[in-house]
Amino acid sequence: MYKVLLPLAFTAVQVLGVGTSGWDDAYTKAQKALLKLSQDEKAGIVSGVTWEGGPCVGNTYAASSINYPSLCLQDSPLGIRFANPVTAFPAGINAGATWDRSLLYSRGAAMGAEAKGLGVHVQLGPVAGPLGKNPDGGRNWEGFSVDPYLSGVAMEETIRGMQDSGVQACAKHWLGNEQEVFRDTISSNMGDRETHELYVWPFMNAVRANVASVMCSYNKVNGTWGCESDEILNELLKNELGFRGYVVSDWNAQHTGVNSALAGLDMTMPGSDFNTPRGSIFWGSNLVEAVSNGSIPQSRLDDMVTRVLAAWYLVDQDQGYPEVAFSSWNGGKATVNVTADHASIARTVARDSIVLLKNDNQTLPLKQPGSLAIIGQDAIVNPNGANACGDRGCNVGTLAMGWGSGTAEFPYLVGPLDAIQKQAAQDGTTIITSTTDDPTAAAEAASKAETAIVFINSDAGEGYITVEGNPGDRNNLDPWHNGNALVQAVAAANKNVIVVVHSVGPVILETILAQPSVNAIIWAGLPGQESGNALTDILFGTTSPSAKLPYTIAKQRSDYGAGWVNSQSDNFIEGLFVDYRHFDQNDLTPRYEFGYGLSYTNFTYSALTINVFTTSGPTTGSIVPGGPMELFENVGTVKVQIENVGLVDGAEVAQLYIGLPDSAPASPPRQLRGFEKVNLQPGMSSLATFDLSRRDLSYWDSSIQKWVVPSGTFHVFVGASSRDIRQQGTFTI
Ligand SMILES: OC[C@H]1O[C@@H](O[C@H]2[C@H](O)[C@@H](O)[C@H](O[C@H]3[C@H](O)[C@@H](O)[C@H](O)O[C@@H]3CO)O[C@@H]2CO)[C@H](O)[C@@H](O)[C@@H]1O
Repeated sequence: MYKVLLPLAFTAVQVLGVGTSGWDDAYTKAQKALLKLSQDEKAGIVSGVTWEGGPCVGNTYAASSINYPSLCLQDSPLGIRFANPVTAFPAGINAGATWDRSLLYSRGAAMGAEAKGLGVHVQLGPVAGPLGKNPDGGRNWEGFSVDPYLSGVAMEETIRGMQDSGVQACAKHWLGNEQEVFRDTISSNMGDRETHELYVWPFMNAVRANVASVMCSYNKVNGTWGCESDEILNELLKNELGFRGYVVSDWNAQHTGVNSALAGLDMTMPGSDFNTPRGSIFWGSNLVEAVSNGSIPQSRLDDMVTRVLAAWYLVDQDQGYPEVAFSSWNGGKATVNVTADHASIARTVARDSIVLLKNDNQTLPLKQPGSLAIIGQDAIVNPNGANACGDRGCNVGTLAMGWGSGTAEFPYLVGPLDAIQKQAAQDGTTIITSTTDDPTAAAEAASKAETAIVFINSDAGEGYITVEGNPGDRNNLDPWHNGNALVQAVAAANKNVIVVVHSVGPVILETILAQPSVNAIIWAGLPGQESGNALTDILFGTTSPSAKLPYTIAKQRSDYGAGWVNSQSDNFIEGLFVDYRHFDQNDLTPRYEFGYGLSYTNFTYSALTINVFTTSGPTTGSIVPGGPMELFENVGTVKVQIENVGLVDGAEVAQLYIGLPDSAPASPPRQLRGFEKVNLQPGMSSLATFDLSRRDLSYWDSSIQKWVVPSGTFHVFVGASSRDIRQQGTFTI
């Protein structure tokens, strides 16, 4: 009945050509090409041709003297926007919930292959900003997790996958873009330590993975626009993190021509504003003028161009790259089909990102029930079509993607009801439906079935669209469309209720948990096109759930301690204490903690061993892509034995948390510093190994502007979640 994970089409391979030497070779080629370019061509390579001025959401000018094309920059972090057919993959938040390095790589590689096939040179993703400090932040779902370590690993694997397939990745949005309301004017006032330990951390992984480009964000950082901040572009990203690619502006996030160039911006997009007629062209011919009148040094323009060309050479786009095969502005019909067998990767990611939150009386998996009531509008595809609302800017039917530029067109969407009906036909199960959110109709349907499955959701997206009064950011963390009342009505009419939540992030579940008939709860996130198929894999037990929460679910909204502000500045007063760091620090009991997730089997942990060999003190070494070289050196390992002591196959995500010694400045009680997902058959065991880098044991010391390993006793916690600690130990440096 149960299967272990399927072998995947893409596996993590040693990155060829991309590395320090990859950049060196690419720079050599770029510097040679630079010599042949006219000044106009140089300005064209770093300037957009205006919004809707080419087939992609971003297009630069071609340079015929070096056979360089008009670069095509296209969203999104979950598939190719405005093109079809493409694969609509599960969102970043689902990919993060798998905690599966190889799946993250495969998803990235498949997306990259589709991008290349369509002639897209730069795919605008993945996302590590927002990180998600505000649980109601509108674009959190585009990224992987509120934890920087998990987000960092996911960034690294996704970028490697994308770039191994030949597309340039673009890590975004740099930096402090944590909310949608006022995103174009707000100042994110961030302390230096949390800037490094939380918000910069996943971008370090991105740079380490040789990401080709980084997108600067709309907001200000400490009072200066993100796209013209010398502090965060030149100093932090390029000098401190050793980033060798180029910085591209978010669309219309550039405010000045000269200052942005001097601060480190390397490419402007889309080259105009969104108005008709198009205005506000800061670069293009203005850039040539600014160089000729001495406002911008020639060396700065040459540096911009060299960075852009080097990124192009880095992923071999100079060698027979396909032509752009679609237009964003006429329905996106592609002249080639690039979807290959990527549906199976989309289904695997969707399935392995489903978090089983509650499962009393072994309600799940379902065992050929005689009858099932399927309830809620979220169980069916939008009757007007899965793509009925542009950029998915509505919440009708089952939720499988948030809204905004981080979307793609569904080639199809398998709704939960469709997939359950298929399974029911095989099992001889009678299906009774109520696919509105009307509680009376729901109760009637529920009363006629052995078991009822209720579907509820909560949506969010990008701030240029408001959906049902939510301005991108969510107004609250409750289920939409009176989901609580819907579940209450069903629970009053049926004694065995399963609740499925499709959501962009945490939803407060207290009302639902107060219903004694609710025996099981599943979080299915934003699963993409294979939604229903992935869900039935879990509901009917083809596969045991193996996902873990990439964020905390609180008992009430106020427990988080952070949220989007209705103001022109956010002072990030929560500091380092976001999500579980805040709950742990303040001794607050969450409903479901970060890292939590049930399985259909059980695992035991034993035989913890700790071997750490390093000295305390600050980093001293040279800078490599990602930061100081020694920060990434292996300084030890922690190992633990995991055994499947249940009756069915399953996968466990073993998690390593570290508590810094007392000599460090006030720090979160424990922070994720390793994880490993192990597949185990019943009775089998395996050693989970967590490699520790120097960064994993360090804090950022603002006074000396360095990462420092403190001296003293470190605490090691290994477990099944951030609170379900199964093995503990210490080591002293
Ligand atoms: O797509 C590239 C990056 O763009 C940013 O989002 C922009 C989005 O792509 C674009 O579609 C949208 O345009 C709307 C515009 O803002 C509005 O004024 C006009 O009325 O409607 C347009 C939609 O039809 O603008 C978005 C920016 O406001 C993303 O932040 C970034 O992540 C993308 O990669």
